Amino acid sequence: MDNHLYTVAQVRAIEEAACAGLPPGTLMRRAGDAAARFALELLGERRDKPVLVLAGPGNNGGDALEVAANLADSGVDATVLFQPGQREISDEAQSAHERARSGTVGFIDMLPPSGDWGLVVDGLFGIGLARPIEGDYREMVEAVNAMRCPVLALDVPSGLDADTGAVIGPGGVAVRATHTITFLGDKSGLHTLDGRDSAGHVRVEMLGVSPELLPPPSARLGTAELFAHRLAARRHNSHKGSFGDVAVLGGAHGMAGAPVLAARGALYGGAGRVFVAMLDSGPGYDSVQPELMFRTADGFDFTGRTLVIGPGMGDSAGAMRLLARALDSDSPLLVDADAINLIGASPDLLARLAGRGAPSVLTPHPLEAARLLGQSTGVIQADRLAAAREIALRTRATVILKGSGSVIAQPDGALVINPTGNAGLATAGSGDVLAGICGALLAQAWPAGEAAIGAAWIHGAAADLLVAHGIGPIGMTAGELPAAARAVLNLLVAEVS
Ligand SMILES: NC(=O)C1=CN([C@@H]2O[C@H](COP(=O)(O)OP(=O)(O)OC[C@H]3O[C@@H](n4cnc5c(N)ncnc54)[C@H](O)[C@@H]3O)[C@@H](O)[C@H]2O)[C@@H](O)CC1
Ligand SMILES: Nc1ncnc2c1ncn2[C@@H]1O[C@H](COP(=O)(O)OP(=O)(O)O)[C@@H](O)[C@H]1O
Ligand SMILES: [K+]
Repeated sequence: MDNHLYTVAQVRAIEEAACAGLPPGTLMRRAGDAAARFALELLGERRDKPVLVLAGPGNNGGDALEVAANLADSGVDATVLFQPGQREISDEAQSAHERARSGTVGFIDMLPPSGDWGLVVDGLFGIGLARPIEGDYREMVEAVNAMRCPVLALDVPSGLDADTGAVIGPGGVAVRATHTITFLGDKSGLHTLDGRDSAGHVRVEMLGVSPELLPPPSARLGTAELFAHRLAARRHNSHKGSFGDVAVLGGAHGMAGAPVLAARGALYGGAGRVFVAMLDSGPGYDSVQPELMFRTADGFDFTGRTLVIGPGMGDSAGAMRLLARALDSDSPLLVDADAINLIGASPDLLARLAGRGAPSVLTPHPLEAARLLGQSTGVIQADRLAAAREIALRTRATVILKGSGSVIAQPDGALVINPTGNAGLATAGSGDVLAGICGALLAQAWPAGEAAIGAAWIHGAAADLLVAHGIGPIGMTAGELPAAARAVLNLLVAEVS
């Protein structure tokens, strides 16, 4: 499957199993062939430009030497900067080295102060990087990151942890590639935290390994196929009651904006009717979106309604009471923002959440996740997949751990990384819109797991659509997301209808 993600340990096992049936060096040669083809594609019309190939001390460097030899065979001016390490190089890397030396590849032992490269190939370190990049290697990475040409990383951008997407530190540095060709299976770290900035566009190359040798994936990359079966064209004979009610619960004094944004997300996400139940008296109606119905939270009837609780809710006693009532209800429930913080501070509320029978989705950003787990944000971000899974296990809820490459974890431990979205979403209120969209999908009877995967995908795709129209990433506003999400949703439905 092309959306499967594997851990480094799994990739090592795949490599071992694959090597068993093959002559030595086969996989490295195949990696070098595939990467050289990709490099030629990236060069396109600029094949007359020189290519710089950085080759490190391990087998990632061996791959790089194969690429250089192949490029030279294709008539490209390939220059290798080979930086050996303390250890002896492997037999495969030694053969790659001899092959490159015997052809027309040029070798240099330091980076020229300037160079008009058509492409840089990063083969310094792959999945074997064991500590932060320092010294000469660090200087090379920094020099590459200052260049303006395309950069093709082999397997993993050097310096990045392929499991977590964190730059290996402390004080480490990682290559920022425009493209990555990754071998023997896609890796989670290329798609979350710093992964997207470091890896650029990712191409997976399985090196001819038989699918039978592949273990079950440790995670999946989110795709529309994961929720496509929930998308259905609307019947003519339908009415507003056919698509569910969403009630957004929140809006303490002076914080009416957040629940209103969530409510707009729910309305454009297709909910039949959307209420805003405010803790404070709040506005009587939304002049931009008069379809929204405003109520006071006190005494608001939850029956038959999907609840989105937390946006702008604050931490008053009234907020806690409202949350306890929502957790005890049998309504589908999305818990966001202040409601997450209240649960993080109260074992009683946590127990109520974990004991729920109805579908529950939690949408923490990293700080909210840290409060839930009693950790620092640094600990959460150091391993976002593990953190999301732990929260899902403790709360028995579906979790969307937000941020670049949001991680969706199910109570049974299944993980999905959302690949859509961009930095335009790093703006106040975009999380409220996500909560509303997810609430709308829950209200339309999507199970929690698919609603979370679908909402994260649609929300990110909405931001991508806005960028494609020049609306962002700089200056994108949360209020622009609901209509874009509606366009994405209708396109998806049209595709499956
Ligand atoms: N063995 C094989 O058959 C295959 C290997 N492949 C490639 O091999 C890579 C893994 O190779 P390796 O296990 O040799 O690992 P790497 O090439 O990623 O790096 C390991 C080397 O770097 C050194 N090292 C680690 N951290 C360092 C640091 N911070 N500073 C300086 N030196 C450091 C280690 O001592 C070792 O010499 C994959 O990422 C992939 O690119 C692919 O060609 C697929 C097939
Ligand atoms: N750099 C980014 N790339 C992709 N998505 C992002 C990025 N930054 C934020 N997001 C997304 O934007 C939303 C922000 O939510 P949140 O942090 O709760 O903000 P707010 O509370 O202001 O609404 C989340 O869906 C998150 O995943
Ligand atoms: K690399």
